[in-house]
Amino acid sequence: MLIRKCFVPCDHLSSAQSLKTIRNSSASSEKRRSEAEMSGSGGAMRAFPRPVTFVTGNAKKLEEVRAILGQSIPFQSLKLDLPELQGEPEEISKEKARLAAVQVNGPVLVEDTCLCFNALNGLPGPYIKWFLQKTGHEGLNNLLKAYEDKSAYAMCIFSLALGPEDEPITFVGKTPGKIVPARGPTDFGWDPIFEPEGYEQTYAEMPKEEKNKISHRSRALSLVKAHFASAGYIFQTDGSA
Ligand SMILES: O=c1nc[nH]c2c1ncn2[C@H]1C[C@H](O)[C@@H](COP(=O)(O)OP(=O)(O)OP(=O)(O)O)O1
Ligand SMILES: [Mg+2]
Repeated sequence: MLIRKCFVPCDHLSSAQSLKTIRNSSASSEKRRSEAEMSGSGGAMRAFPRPVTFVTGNAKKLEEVRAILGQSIPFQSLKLDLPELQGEPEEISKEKARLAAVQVNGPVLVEDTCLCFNALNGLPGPYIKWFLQKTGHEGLNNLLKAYEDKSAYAMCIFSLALGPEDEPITFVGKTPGKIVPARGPTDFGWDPIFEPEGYEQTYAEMPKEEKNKISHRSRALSLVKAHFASAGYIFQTDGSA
């Protein structure tokens, strides 16, 4: 399978450019499930009997996604611990979406989050979960002791699979920063050791609304929103989503 190695720095792209990238990757989706397809001026429109399901096992992610999306995209959530896969970040996120779409048998949105140290060529990257669990904040700082360069970036890759047979479409958001000794509340992952560029606070020390304005997650979600706005999907909801 072809791995696109170049991640789109979405915050530097105009929405027209980003949408082109997104459309290009969705163009490879040939197989379609049997939902209604209607021809509209912008191409084929698809209608779904229910909203997109955001699948995650992480309650804090869900909290942020809810806060960032507001009412812009109707979605429901499902708590599922999907396997922690190995590979390049974008491929991991896509494969997560494929697995989730099979389980849900409908449109799904998933995301995979990486914390990438520049001195380590992007590692721990998608393996940050294990590094955090096994070595903690201090261990992560110690990993960089051998290097002058403490710079890092947080990256979120959302993947949208419209159904189990559809090729997932990915949306990448990155926020540059540096790794620092832990400061602030410890209720969400590596937030206490990541200080975004241009700030003197760590993600953990910032008010939530501030993090959600500049975070890797919100940058990726702006692309997701733009995609939904232009794709014209129709989701039937029962009003509870
Ligand atoms: O904004 C964040 N700020 C701080 N820490 C974060 C953030 N976002 C994810 N994290 C943590 C959770 C997990 O330790 C690892 C990503 O692993 P990742 O597989 O994407 O998350 P997960 O397994 O907890 O949830 P999911 O069920 O969606 O896969 O980084
Ligand atoms: Mg995970």
